[in-house]
Amino acid sequence: MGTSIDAAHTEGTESALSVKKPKVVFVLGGPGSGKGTQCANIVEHFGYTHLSAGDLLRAEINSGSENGTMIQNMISEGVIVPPEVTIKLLEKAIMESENDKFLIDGFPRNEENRAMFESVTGIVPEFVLFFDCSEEEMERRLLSRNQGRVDDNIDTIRKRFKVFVESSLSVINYYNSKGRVRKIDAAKPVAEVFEAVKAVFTPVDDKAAA
Ligand SMILES: Nc1ncnc2c1ncn2[C@@H]1O[C@H](COP(=O)(O)OP(=O)(O)O)[C@@H](O)[C@H]1O
Ligand SMILES: Nc1ccn([C@@H]2O[C@H](COP(=O)(O)OP(=O)(O)O)[C@@H](O)[C@H]2O)c(=O)n1
Ligand SMILES: [Mg+2]
Repeated sequence: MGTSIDAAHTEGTESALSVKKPKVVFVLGGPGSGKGTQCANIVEHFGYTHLSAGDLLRAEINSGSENGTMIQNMISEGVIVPPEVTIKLLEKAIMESENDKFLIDGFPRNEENRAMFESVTGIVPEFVLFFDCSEEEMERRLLSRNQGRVDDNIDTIRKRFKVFVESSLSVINYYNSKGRVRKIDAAKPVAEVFEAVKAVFTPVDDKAAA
């Protein structure tokens, strides 16, 4: 019933996504590194659809889903939600879109996220955009984000930084070892960061012609 995807959907090795075969870019970086901000710019210039894992989870809470309370508690503590929950939301969003290229922002956040997404969907990202920023700068940004988020308080921010270092960095290291990471200095002003992002998304042919 409703909008949730049938549980059996992710139990097999095949998902509808292995048929659609969308082009995917993972957008990673610590909390407050500017993932959402830069994704909005990329959408405007390069025609991708932006899927923020955090936004999808927050929408799931607001939809009154049976998982809502569990997700809410986990976000409030800054910990990572079980991968089957997040992957189902991502799959659904991709299948409902007519686009075939997606920015997946804030996912995969740990090895479990990464391995399950790969085995369920068969999708390997084109590349991984990694926004590198100091904790001091990220903390400043999160404390003035003003989006009313339950996790943008100093206690939860510190927990999220710890989770990033202990669980998320290994995903970036994994893709780095495969030559797929495009690292961006995200401590600069928004426009300067986007100049570096543009260089990553502009095809080599276009750069030569410019
Ligand atoms: N390069 C930047 N310099 C200063 N502030 C920024 C920059 N990029 C984003 N911000 C601000 O920092 C906060 C966090 O940005 P956001 O895009 O939500 O990051 P993330 O999705 O990585 O948590 C927002 O208030 C945003 O306006
Ligand atoms: N892949 C993901 C992404 C987010 N989340 C949860 O959602 C929270 C907020 O994620 P987010 O991507 O919106 O946060 P920011 O990095 O944008 O600040 C995380 O701290 C996790 O609790 C998750 O469990 N799994
Ligand atoms: Mg974000």
